Amino acid sequence: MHINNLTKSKFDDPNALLFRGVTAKLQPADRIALIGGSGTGKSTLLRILSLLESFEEGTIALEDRSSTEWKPHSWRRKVSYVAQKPIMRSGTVGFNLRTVSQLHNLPFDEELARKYMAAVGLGQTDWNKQAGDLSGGEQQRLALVRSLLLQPDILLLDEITSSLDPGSKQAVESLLLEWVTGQSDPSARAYVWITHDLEQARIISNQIWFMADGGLLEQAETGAFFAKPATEQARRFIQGLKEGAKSDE
Ligand SMILES: Nc1ncnc2c1ncn2[C@@H]1O[C@H](COP(=O)(O)OP(=O)(O)OP(=O)(O)O)[C@@H](O)[C@H]1O
Repeated sequence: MHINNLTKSKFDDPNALLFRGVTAKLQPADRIALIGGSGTGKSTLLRILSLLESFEEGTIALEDRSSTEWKPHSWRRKVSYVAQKPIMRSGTVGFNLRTVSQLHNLPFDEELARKYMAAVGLGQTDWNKQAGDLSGGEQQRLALVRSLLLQPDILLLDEITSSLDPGSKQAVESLLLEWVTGQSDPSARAYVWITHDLEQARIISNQIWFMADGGLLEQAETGAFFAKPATEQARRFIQGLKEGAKSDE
């Protein structure tokens, strides 16, 4: 995916910009952690990249075709956004699992669904249970499995482990690392993952995109970013999160 010079206005003030000049490339096998302060526009950027949100200027292209040439439905079959607050369709767990294949006219792969459910710790969940009765953390994992069943090329993950206990969080991290790197054709998939957890960012990414000051201020290899961020803003951001983590202990 090629992101070129994206500009987005603030929702409450069309004359002010949320971010501008966002330019980046997402290549097969990329594992990006998207980090930055609250309200810098990380979720909005991911929603734009899945064509769920409009933007003022710039272009996004997938497979060398501009987003304007794609039907949003076809684009979202390849680029799947997993929201922080999962939206369950009213009905059972099984209905929610089958729903994406129905929407996209794909055969439902029950074996794969069971494999993913087990991998995220939902192997014992009753498929006849109402999805709305699952806990927040269970819904978050069910929403992820639903997206994985689409077999997209790109996953856009919005703080998807925020309601999870440490064990479930680790299970999700392992599954997604395996998803992106462990397949027979390792060149096809990539993800961008928003997280406020620096330890998680180190584990799940090979590159960092850092949003601050109304744009994508840094794009760097993960190790290099944490060892020596290029900007004072990133240095302060990392320091702030570390201090926050310490005071939580
Ligand atoms: N649909 C919307 N309507 C109105 N304001 C919105 C909408 N979506 C986002 N905003 C505002 O736009 C700004 C950017 O929001 P966004 O959720 O993209 O930030 P973020 O970097 O993901 O923040 P966080 O880390 O807190 O999740 C915020 O001020 C937010 O309140």
